[in-house]
Amino acid sequence: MDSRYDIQRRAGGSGFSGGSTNASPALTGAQSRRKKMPPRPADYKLQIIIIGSRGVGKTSLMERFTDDTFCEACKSTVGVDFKIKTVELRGKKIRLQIWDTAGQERFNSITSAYYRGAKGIVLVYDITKQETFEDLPKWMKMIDKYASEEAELLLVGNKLDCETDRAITRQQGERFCSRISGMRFCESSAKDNFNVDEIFHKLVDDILNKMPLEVSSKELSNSVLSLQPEPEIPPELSPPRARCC
Ligand SMILES: Nc1nc2c(ncn2[C@@H]2O[C@H](COP(=O)(O)OP(=O)(O)OP(=O)(O)O)[C@@H](O)[C@H]2O)c(=O)[nH]1
Repeated sequence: MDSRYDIQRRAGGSGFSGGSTNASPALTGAQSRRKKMPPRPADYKLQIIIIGSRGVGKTSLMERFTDDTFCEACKSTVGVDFKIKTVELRGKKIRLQIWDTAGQERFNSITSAYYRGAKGIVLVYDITKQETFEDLPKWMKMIDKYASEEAELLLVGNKLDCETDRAITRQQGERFCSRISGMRFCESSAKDNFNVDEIFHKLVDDILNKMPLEVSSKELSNSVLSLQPEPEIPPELSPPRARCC
């Protein structure tokens, strides 16, 4: 086993509330005029990448989390796509840049460029498709080759709503996960919105648990603290394209 397997996991807490913005209330005595305070800037900026074989539900998980939508007949992702979502944890605003990668192997040379900056990696398989589970070692090789050793890992068995078509037991997923130090495991349904927020919140919590040692002594202020420079967004990805038919 390689260095990836030495990464130590830190237990995380909870307390997340997602996607809120702090719009100010209307000013009293000025009902005809409403003044909005500019939103408080993010304290942290983090990148998360979602990887896994074709059709496992990577885009669906991202879109469920960021927009609370689900598309029954989505087009396959070409290259990479991204969405932004701001969440709050421990009184801090965290701006998440979530990268959704194509599952098709022919895009690996493009998608691999996005691993390096990711603080968290969501590796997804489809609990109804044996081959997507068998592909997991291949994806672990990609992680070992391209991702930071510090990246938090989360294995997700998606499409839990298709229990009757299940091909991979929960125990199989847990067993795979237990062989990789620091990796967490859960099952989800993007369709039924089951465990989706939890995936991202837990991952962010784990990332932050690792980080305070670097930053807590500085007594975090409300100033923007970019722990990770945001990657250049290729022009063809800006603005994010709509994928659903
Ligand atoms: N039943 C069910 N279907 C899902 C779920 N998540 C995604 N799907 C469906 O699975 C298909 C593929 O979903 P995508 O989100 O496009 O999968 P992907 O992993 O992004 O696929 P690629 O872009 O090709 O790599 C779509 O038809 C989705 O509607 C889920 O939780 N349950």
